Amino acid sequence: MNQSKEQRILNFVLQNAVRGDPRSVVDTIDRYCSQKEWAMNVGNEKGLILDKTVEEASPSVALELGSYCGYSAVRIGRLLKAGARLLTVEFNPQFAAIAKQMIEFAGVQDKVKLLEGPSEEIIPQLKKKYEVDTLDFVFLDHWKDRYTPDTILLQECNLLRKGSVLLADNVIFPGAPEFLNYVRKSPHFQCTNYPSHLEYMEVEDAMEKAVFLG
Ligand SMILES: O=C(NC/C=C/[C@H]1O[C@@H](n2cnc(C(F)(F)F)c2)[C@H](O)[C@@H]1O)c1cc([N+](=O)[O-])cc(O)c1O
Ligand SMILES: [Mg+2]
Repeated sequence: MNQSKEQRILNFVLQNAVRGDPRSVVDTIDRYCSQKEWAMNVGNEKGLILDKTVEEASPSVALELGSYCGYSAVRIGRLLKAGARLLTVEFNPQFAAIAKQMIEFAGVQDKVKLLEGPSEEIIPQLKKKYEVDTLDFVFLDHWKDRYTPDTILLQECNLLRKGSVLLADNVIFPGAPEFLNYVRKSPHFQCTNYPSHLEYMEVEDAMEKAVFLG
């Protein structure tokens, strides 16, 4: 049975990156996906915006929606301070298995925990089952039509506090128009747009930062 693209990406990392070195894992995925097979990792250009936003937020508890192959989980995990943790949510079992191996190979498994299931199920469990009080940082990179309902669900579950930072990928391509409309119109969010390009392509894209105001 021939391999999936995600399995080929993982194999390329296992054979070409340095075990325990998150930077080499990130660079190796970018090399594969720019030279051999495109894949929907946030990539290095938008990845730098992600890095800066994470460093500025300096989160103790972070959430990622949409692990895919684990690229951004490794990217965020490598920046977390001692004792901080990232919970990354993945719905697709095949992708979850790849991401788990990617996280372990990169050596960030002590900071990054992958939760398998749909966001509408996992988000309401974060406080009781995963001992979360509030989230300091949320990276949205899953299905674009889930950005808004999940942002509303995070508020309903009291998981955001004054200053919680949401960062959303792909608000231009493939696009998340209703999310942009929602956060930009809401009095509860202070928004900033970061123009960029679609990973590995010369297509316009952007990230949107939405800081919760309480
Ligand atoms: O569709 C895109 N991303 C969708 C990403 C989807 C990924 O998020 C997971 N998920 C779904 N629900 C959950 C949750 F949260 F429930 F667990 C997690 C899906 O299984 C998948 O791995 C995309 C597409 C392009 N593109 O150029 O087409 C570029 C990009 O950067 C993209 O992110
Ligand atoms: Mg994306």
